[in-house]
Amino acid sequence: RRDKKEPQEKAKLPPGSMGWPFTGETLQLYSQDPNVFFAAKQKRYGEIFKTHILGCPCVMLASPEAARFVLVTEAHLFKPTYPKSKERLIGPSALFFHQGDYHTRLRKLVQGSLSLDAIRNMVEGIEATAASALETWGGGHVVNVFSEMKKFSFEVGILAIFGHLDAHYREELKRNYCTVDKGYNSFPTKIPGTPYKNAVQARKRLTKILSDIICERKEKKSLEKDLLGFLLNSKDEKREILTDDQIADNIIGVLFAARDTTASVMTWIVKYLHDNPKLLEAVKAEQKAIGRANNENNQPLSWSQTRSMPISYKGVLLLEWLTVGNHGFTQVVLETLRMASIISFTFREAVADVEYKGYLIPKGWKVMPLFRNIHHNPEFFSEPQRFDPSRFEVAPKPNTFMPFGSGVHACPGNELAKLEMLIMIHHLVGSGGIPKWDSVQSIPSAYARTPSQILEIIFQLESRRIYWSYFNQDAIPFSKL
Ligand code: HEM
Repeated sequence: RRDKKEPQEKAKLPPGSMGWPFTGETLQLYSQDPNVFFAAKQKRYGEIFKTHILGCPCVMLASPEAARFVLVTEAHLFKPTYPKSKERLIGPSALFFHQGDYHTRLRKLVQGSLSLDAIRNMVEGIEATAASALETWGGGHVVNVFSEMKKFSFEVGILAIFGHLDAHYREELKRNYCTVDKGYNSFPTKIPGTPYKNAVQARKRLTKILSDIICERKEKKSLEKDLLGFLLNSKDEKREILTDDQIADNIIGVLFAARDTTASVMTWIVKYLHDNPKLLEAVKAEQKAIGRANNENNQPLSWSQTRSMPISYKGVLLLEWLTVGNHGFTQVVLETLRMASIISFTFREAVADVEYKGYLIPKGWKVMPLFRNIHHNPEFFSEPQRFDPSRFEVAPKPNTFMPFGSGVHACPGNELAKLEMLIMIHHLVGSGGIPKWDSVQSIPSAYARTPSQILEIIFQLESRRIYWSYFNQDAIPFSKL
């Protein structure tokens, strides 16, 4: 017999609409601008509401307290959840699918390899990567900023994972990773020749390439401080090492988490700088001064130029990063992270019936903290649709700014992401004189669109991808929706 105090009997489901049978509100979400969908819901129902999307009943949470409840204070009641088809492509042992001891163990290793001490040695490598990427942008031809930034962030990911890696391995990894990426959001099927099946096959090839790399590294017996080194040297309390599959899954997982996210933010930075010419001039002046000083002394960008004077705002991971010469630019990055909110929300699944503020979140339901709604709430960020970097002259209220998530699954790559964005944009705005800003912006007139519109279009599609990539869409053909 049920205890009368059990949440099922006390609490009621949150307000909201479950939409039509089976499709729920999926069609509404994807026929509307997702921003409008969420904002309208929040206006109508408040900070917590239910809906039904892509075959899953969901509770959406749009307040900082609720996000904290799910991601931090009661994180043990909410497990990560991804569609099986996607887990298969990344690799089921990747840390972000896990909870508990295995997650903690892997997280320590990933965090160790991406710590400030580790990434400070990467400045030179990232700078060389940025310089050679930007050299290919010159010559007045059109570049798709997002796809170029993806190439750059992939290379930086490789650097963090393997340190130096032979060119033939790099090319093979890139080629097969791109095939996996193409199939990631396609309908999962075993039919040969389909993007999903191609992706599964490319993923198998990736395992083989990685196992060759691992084998070579083991033979060398070198103690590298990159992610592969951390993974290879790890022993648990029973002195067991990680299997090659566990290592491979986590390498692909980190590449996956690192590439499109960082590239998206850099693309948005380019767009916002383009749309705000005065700001661009200020950032240019700031970065050129750093560049000039270095050129005079024949010095590369130094670690202390990329950071120093850390000021910490309680509870906000990111804001520890404010640099003497980079004030203006730092605020541009923060404001870009807020405006673009490229990870608009995340997913968890309730592992038990949970009660929040008198509402029931039933076991098995998806739970979605809505970062974007929080970042666009005028209560926390006045005139939220305005791009205004100076708002970050003061710290945001606690828990209102979570571009890198929060709690046990918060982004361990945030410092590396910030470092590579800084280095890339430092060079892009012209310090080393490598790219001409104009050549970055030129577009074919046939499109009859401004560069920023193109970026918006490219990005609108891509940001949907991020939405989609978190949904349990196994049951529904993506192309039909
Ligand atoms: C600007 C770029 C980036 C943004 C906005 C970003 C954002 C995020 C967010 C919001 C999460 C938490 C997701 C959740 O709670 O469900 C996350 C997790 C993660 N990120 Fe990032 N990320 C970025 C770059 C990177 C980079 C460069 C790396 C690695 C080199 C990385 C590695 C990871 C990993 C491994 C996780 C999973 C952590 C775990 O489950 O414990 N990210 N990221």
